[in-house]
Amino acid sequence: MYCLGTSLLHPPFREINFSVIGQYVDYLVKEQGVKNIFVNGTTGEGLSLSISERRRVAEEWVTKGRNKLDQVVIHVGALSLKESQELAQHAAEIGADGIAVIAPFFLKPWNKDVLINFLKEVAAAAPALPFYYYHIPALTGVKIRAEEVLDGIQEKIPTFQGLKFSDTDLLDFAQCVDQNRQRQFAFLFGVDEQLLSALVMGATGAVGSTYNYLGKKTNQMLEAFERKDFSSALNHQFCIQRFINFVVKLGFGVSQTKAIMTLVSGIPMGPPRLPLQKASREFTDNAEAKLRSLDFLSFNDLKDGNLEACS
Ligand SMILES: CC(=O)N[C@@H]([C@@H](O)[C@H](O)[C@H](O)CO)[C@@H](O)CC(=O)C(=O)O
Repeated sequence: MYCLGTSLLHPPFREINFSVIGQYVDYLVKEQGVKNIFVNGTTGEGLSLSISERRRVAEEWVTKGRNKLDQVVIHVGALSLKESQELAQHAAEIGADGIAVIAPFFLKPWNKDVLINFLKEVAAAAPALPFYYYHIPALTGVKIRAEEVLDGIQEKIPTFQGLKFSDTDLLDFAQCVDQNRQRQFAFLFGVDEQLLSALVMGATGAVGSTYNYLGKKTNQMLEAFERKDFSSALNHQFCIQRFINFVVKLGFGVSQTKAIMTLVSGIPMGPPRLPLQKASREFTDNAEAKLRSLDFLSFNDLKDGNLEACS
């Protein structure tokens, strides 16, 4: 059984609009089949929030997701170890299902042992919570291979539960899986356009931004893969890639994800925080046309005779 999680956006962002989180939970569960949530990560601009905002966002997701969601994992990484520990402790207090931590990215750990020492101190602040290492080297600039980080990690961090791997180095990812086959780790892949390849390498789940609005489509791919219908799985992945490839060429990131999610779900996600800039109208119009042509927005008038449709 593969589990699909999504990285969350924050609704209206100059001041966070907590009031739409309940609606957001229902949308993900009912419309996208997504029941695992990763809060305050990259897509959620977790590092652009104040500590008190991060606490409040985590509380809202845990509360509104109760009896609806399977897992709410809170990203608690921060440059300050103390703040990270405070957030880890808070996640435990509010009843989150796990915590994740990125590598500190200003004064950086220069080798694996230093990085593990940092992660260990955070994990120790929430000794009963499953701990995930969030590997995202393109954004942190910490290039220590995940394979190295995982080597012997359980001895240092007894709560270690798994890896959230947001990188395109499939050799590194596959080595993480291969070298830890005896352990029951979760291997969550975070490059949505390459998920099928990662499933072949042993990914046990996925966390990504596009599952906010392509969760249903991705679940179809996961189901096809599980029943060993690789041809259908590949068609689904190609289809998802057609969209991601299109938006990547236009310039795609957190701001654009917010615009697309607003469009698809009807839930206002608001603008991002500085230094990010709001997606342009031109981007949104083009993305909408592409979503329609692929039948990701179910508009009946487009279904007939649409050669590009993916459903
Ligand atoms: C760099 C980045 O934002 N990567 C996204 C992907 O979902 C990405 O948007 C997608 O693969 C499209 O390239 C996720 O890995 C990030 C993520 O899971 C998070 O929000 O924490």
